[in-house]
Amino acid sequence: MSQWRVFITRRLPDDILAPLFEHADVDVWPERLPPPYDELRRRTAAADGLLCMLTDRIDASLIAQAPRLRVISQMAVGYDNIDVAAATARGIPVGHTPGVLTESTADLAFALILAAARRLLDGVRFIERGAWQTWEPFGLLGQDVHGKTLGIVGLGRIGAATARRAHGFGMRILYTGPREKPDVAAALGATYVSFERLLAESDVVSIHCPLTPATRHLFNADAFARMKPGAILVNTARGGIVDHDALLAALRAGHLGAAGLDVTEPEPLPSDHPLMQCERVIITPHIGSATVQTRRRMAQMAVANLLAGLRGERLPHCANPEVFEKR
Ligand SMILES: NC(=O)C1=CN([C@@H]2O[C@H](COP(=O)(O)OP(=O)(O)OC[C@H]3O[C@@H](n4cnc5c(N)ncnc54)[C@H](O)[C@@H]3O)[C@@H](O)[C@H]2O)C=CC1
Ligand SMILES: O=C(O)C(=O)CO
Repeated sequence: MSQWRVFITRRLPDDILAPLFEHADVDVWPERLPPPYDELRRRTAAADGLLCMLTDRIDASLIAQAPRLRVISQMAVGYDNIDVAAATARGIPVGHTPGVLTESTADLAFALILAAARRLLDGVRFIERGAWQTWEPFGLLGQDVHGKTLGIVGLGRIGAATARRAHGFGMRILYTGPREKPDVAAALGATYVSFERLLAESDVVSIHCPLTPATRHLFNADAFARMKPGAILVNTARGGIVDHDALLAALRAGHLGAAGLDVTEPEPLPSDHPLMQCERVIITPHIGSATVQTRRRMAQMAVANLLAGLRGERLPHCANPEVFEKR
């Protein structure tokens, strides 16, 4: 008889789950779509460990009705879907997967910068509607990326990795955030500026901060009005950081040049949402970390965090390490 019961909210490769099968009764949600909230609650109520995804709402009430729960392990670095304070109050560690997805996500951010600046999607749509008849001297013109100024909002792991790519492309780099990062910034020649100055001087703004109460709708009508005419916004962090109505208005007014979004609110964005049809907007379905290698590493890390929590050990990657201080 296994010592623990765990609930895993999506199917993951068997070889990655193997260490769990040895030690626990493993309940894996079998569908492609996430468990509905009631099902998530019901199954978590019986679990010692929960391995969840960013699509699962892990709120205080769900945590409260799971008396055996001793670890929550999220297969993502961002954990804005989890009420970490409620978990901490119960002494439950919350695991996440920082680092292993940094380079893949920065690749996607830079892909969106290039795609938005050089109008890749507009070009593809142009061909698809049969409009390609000749080479045009002034058709489908985009913007140069080299020599332009990139503003990084949140020079953490992914922000710095995106800045490294920009450095290689000959961009000038500005960054903003709660504190200066002199070591990282020196290597990239990046300058620490206020949010307002970053908006005013950047040709491309790339968002890499977490979604928190302080960053929800950080990009609102006021922020867009402060951006340079023709500037490009790229968001690979969380959809809730951008007010999409204000973004749409800034694009329609011709104030913003283009946008590249890997994250939206809600996800998925309804197919009839005006941003989906908007020229100069490229939207990808939250695939920042979606490479074979990275998703395997994330799943392995989530399993390692889960097992540590079940054993009562310190999680290798923990969002609320203070729970261990209280023990
Ligand atoms: N599109 C995707 O598939 C992925 C999205 N993400 C998102 O990217 C975010 C960042 O991930 P990491 O770089 O690993 O995190 P990190 O913790 O290394 O970096 C976040 C940075 O944002 C800064 N920050 C916090 N509040 C801020 C504010 N109000 N204004 C400006 N900066 C602020 C922090 O000081 C930190 O430097 C995650 O929280 C997640 O939401 C992460 C991985 C993949
Ligand atoms: O890790 C995250 O936070 C993601 O958004 C997906 O990798």
